[in-house]
Amino acid sequence: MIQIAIMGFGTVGGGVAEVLSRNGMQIAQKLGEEVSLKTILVRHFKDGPYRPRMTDDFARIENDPDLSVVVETIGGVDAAYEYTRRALEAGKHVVTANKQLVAERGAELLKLAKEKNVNYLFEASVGGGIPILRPLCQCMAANQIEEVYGILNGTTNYILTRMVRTGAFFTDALREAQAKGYAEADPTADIEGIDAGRKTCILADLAFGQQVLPESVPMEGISRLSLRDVKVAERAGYRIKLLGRAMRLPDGSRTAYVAPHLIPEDAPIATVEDVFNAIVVKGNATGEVMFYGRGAGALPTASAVVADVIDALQHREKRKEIGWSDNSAGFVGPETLPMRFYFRIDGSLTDAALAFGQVEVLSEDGETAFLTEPIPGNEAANRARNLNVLSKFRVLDT
Ligand SMILES: NC(=O)C1=CN([C@@H]2O[C@H](COP(=O)(O)OP(=O)(O)OC[C@H]3O[C@@H](n4cnc5c(N)ncnc54)[C@H](OP(=O)(O)O)[C@@H]3O)[C@@H](O)[C@H]2O)C=CC1
Ligand SMILES: N[C@@H](CC=O)C(=O)O
Repeated sequence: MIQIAIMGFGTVGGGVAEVLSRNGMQIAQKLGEEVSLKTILVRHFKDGPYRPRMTDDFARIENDPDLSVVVETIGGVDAAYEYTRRALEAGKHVVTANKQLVAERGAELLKLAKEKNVNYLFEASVGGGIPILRPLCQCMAANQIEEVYGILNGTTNYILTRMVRTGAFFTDALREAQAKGYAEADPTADIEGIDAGRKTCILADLAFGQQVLPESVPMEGISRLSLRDVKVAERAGYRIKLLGRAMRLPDGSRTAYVAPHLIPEDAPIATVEDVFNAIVVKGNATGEVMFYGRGAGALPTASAVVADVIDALQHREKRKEIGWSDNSAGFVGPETLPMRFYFRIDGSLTDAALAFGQVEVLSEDGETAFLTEPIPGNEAANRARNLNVLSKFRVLDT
């Protein structure tokens, strides 16, 4: 019998317990041994069938030699970092869904895991239930990865879908996403693109082998997106989606950012709705590969967490080599990347043409909405400096 612990018993932690209980037989068959949930670390005790296993004392996990794997689903950095570090120090494998911790302290924790010859795995930290990190590191290992981009936040994709398709108000759609367990404890991280930014960093770390610091990645969310832009874009054959992107540039440097994009409606990723996420990986041998599935929610996320528990246990003797260098040199901002931009201005087509020359007009009714030719972001900002800009977004041309 293998004994494990869960730290943080909320949406994902509860889902992990449910998957372990529901699929216990299948998991035991894979491992040749049963997995038993022995201890649950909580901050506040809750009644129910798991009450006898709960403790609020981390030392009961740290000092228990019977516990071989610890699942961290607390979230944030403070307690989660402290407990993860101490669990690894104590020689326990740690599995997490915590993208903030992996994006900010992953290189350090992976180094510690290596020193202690244990696994630190985090498949659930990007794309919820979608298998993405393992395929990126293993199935695409023969490639040089050129770019990774995708819809990486279930809450904002859910909100956008509800607003556009059913006319729901932003606040109502957010409340629904929270009730379904999709949103972060502080949903600002979802709305302002920070959660997608952390996931973009993890994808870039693994794809390019070097640390991308979250504070160096420009992150813009959906709070400045108006339904007017969505309608103009749709009439012109585009959908607007929040994308995280990480790219290797021709000179070998790397860039990453998060921002809403206009996407041609015939691109597969444009059709991704509701809580679903999709991640496109471009390898120099495979070309584009797209991964699609539920990006948030208790059971899809728990599926990825429990798969990591199984993987950690299958690699008890020879740990999984996963990681990246903590050297963040060679990261540049995305301002010099040439791409088309969407502008909506309080002004005429003449104003637009004077600033940008050739443009593609999308709408002209008092305000003017148009697409530029491909130009670097810093040049777009410079040319627009005398315009009264109401909205500005990038266009995804792949
Ligand atoms: N929800 C989702 O769909 C997904 C979430 N994630 C990630 O998974 C992690 C957990 O998210 P989620 O389950 O949604 O969050 P929840 O807020 O639902 O659960 C977190 C739990 O941790 C508990 N907790 C907080 N601090 C401590 C502490 N010091 N000691 C013990 N327990 C503590 C909280 O207790 P209390 O109730 O007392 O606050 C809460 O029950 C986060 O990192 C999140 O980003 C990843 C993918 C998808
Ligand atoms: N809040 C996140 C949860 C999963 O990572 C999201 O909405 O995608």
